Amino acid sequence: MDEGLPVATVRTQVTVPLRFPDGYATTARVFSFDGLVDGREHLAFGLGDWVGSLHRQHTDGPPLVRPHSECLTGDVFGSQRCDCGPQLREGVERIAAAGGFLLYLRQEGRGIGLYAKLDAYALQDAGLDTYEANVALGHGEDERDYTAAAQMLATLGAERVALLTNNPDKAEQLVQLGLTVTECVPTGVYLSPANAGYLAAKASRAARTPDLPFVR
Ligand SMILES: Nc1nc2c(ncn2[C@@H]2O[C@H](COP(=O)(O)OP(=O)(O)OP(=O)(O)O)[C@@H](O)[C@H]2O)c(=O)[nH]1
Ligand SMILES: [Zn+2]
Repeated sequence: MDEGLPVATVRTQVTVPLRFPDGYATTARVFSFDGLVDGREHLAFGLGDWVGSLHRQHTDGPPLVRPHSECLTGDVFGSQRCDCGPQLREGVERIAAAGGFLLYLRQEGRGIGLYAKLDAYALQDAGLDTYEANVALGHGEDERDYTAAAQMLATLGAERVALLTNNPDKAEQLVQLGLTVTECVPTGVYLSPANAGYLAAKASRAARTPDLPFVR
């Protein structure tokens, strides 16, 4: 590991049965942490083979890991302005099948926060795209930092991972932080009338989301 990565420790781990509105159910081992660099209450959900124990020997390859950025509107309320809710649902099921961790990262609004995200939505309704709106508010296009995610994975003994994401920045930052990313496994693309502009803006940032070719 990167010698500069501050050590975090597991604070508590508990088993939580999960059931989604569509009936899909599984069990998660939920971890909280002490020592995360940004002091936020990030969670790791151990799923599938990884429910049982820390630092288990995983013989079937690296754990599948989704660093999922919090989106209250999409994850909880089913907002159609983005694709976060379906990605979260897909992530839990795929990780439960493969074995791994879903990191629920408290980086709402790509790191700018919930109120600022709503401000950005208002600007988008006035014609700006999702990135231009952030900049108009004085924010970066994407302010997310994955140091806490790297700390969590190191603490869980998952320093070699396959990432479930369409966002190469997540892999690049984690590699920079000392993790080994064996591959990036793309998530599905969830297109709706309300999120078409959002997905098109993401697709236009080819370096970020190269595999959204059919979104116009
Ligand atoms: N600032 C801002 N944040 C948004 C907007 N729409 C969604 N988000 C936030 O973006 C984050 C999700 O990022 P996405 O770009 O959809 O996906 P990603 O995490 O980069 O990549 P994937 O791993 O492929 O899902 C969540 O924190 C959402 O709250 C928006 O219009 N403006
Ligand atoms: Zn969202």
